[in-house]
Amino acid sequence: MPNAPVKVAVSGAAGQIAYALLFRLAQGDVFGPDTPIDLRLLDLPQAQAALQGVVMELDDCAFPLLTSIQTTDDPIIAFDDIDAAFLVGSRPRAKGMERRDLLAANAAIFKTQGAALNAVAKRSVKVLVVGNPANTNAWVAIQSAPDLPPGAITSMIRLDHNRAAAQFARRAGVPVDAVEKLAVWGNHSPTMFADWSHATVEGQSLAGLINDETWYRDTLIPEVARRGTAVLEARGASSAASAANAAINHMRDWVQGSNGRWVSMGVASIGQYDIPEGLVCGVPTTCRDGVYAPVTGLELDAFTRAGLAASVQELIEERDAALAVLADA
Ligand SMILES: NC(=O)C1=CN([C@@H]2O[C@H](COP(=O)(O)OP(=O)(O)OC[C@H]3O[C@@H](n4cnc5c(N)ncnc54)[C@H](O)[C@@H]3O)[C@@H](O)[C@H]2O)C=CC1
Ligand SMILES: O=C([O-])CC(=O)C(=O)O
Repeated sequence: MPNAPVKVAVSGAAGQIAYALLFRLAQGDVFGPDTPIDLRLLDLPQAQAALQGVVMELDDCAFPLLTSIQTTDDPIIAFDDIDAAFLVGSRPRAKGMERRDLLAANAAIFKTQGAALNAVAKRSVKVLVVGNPANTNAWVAIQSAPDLPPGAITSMIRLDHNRAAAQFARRAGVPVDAVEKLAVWGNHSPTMFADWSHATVEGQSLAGLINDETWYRDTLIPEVARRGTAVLEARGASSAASAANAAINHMRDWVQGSNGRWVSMGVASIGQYDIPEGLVCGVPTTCRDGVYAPVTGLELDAFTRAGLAASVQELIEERDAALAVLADA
């Protein structure tokens, strides 16, 4: 007998990331081939006409798992009794902007949506914030959802993780899946820190295999940190298919487990690694039985500690700026 349907909300459902996300979601890429899906598509009133086109295309795929689709511009309707949410909807970055420039525009959105989740979502809901600045938007949503359990709301740093994994694997000449224990720390911004110091390939040190510290420090780290900008400049639009893929990877691993593999997630800090408690920060985690657990007790070398501290400082500044925006609202 098939599983009961999961109710899944996607905000920004008429946007470009959602256009790459919804079809894979409806195909079973997150919840598996035996779990039907009720989709709740949330977007602004002015996007509802375009959203109807997306609904038509979803219908036209005749996905066996897609049991219903509801469209709305009201988060209370979209989030009612949901099991999972992808919060993608927000203002995307234009050329010349950093992700933090989006903070003021988006803090208000995530305050409203956090409150709506708090009011009507299942208490077991799993929420992934994709819209930038993703870490701080997730922090805002958490503040507005005090009745949800700690850990219900996370942010996406998986795209940076995947970008780093692909570059490391290419440099080492190994399949991407062979790279394990990779960590991406910090903010989803140019300060994020791709850490190879614990990474392995078939039990051997990745750093030892590549054996080029200068490439790691001067090429890999800045290229991963600036990859979103490079894609934006080349495409004239920010990453979409790779962002949707990372969102699917994040939620799939959270729901189905990561089989012992480390996966980087933006999660509310429990105070480890000198990350202030509550700050939503990229850390390595493992996922099992529908629960993520940050990898604890790692020894961080001085270079990694400094990289993480710089990104944490940026997150503190974003959090304080968001606080000020919310206080003025
Ligand atoms: N965390 C990450 O790794 C990544 C994050 N992003 C971010 O994802 C976000 C979405 O990107 P795209 O899909 O390319 O943008 P887009 O502009 O194509 O789509 C955004 C959609 O969100 C909708 N929207 C805006 N405010 C909303 C609200 N209050 N409620 C519901 N829907 C709302 C818009 O009407 C639009 O349909 C941007 O903030 C972008 O910077 C993009 C790539 C990676
Ligand atoms: O750069 C952007 O605005 C989109 C994004 O977050 C990324 O590609 O990492």
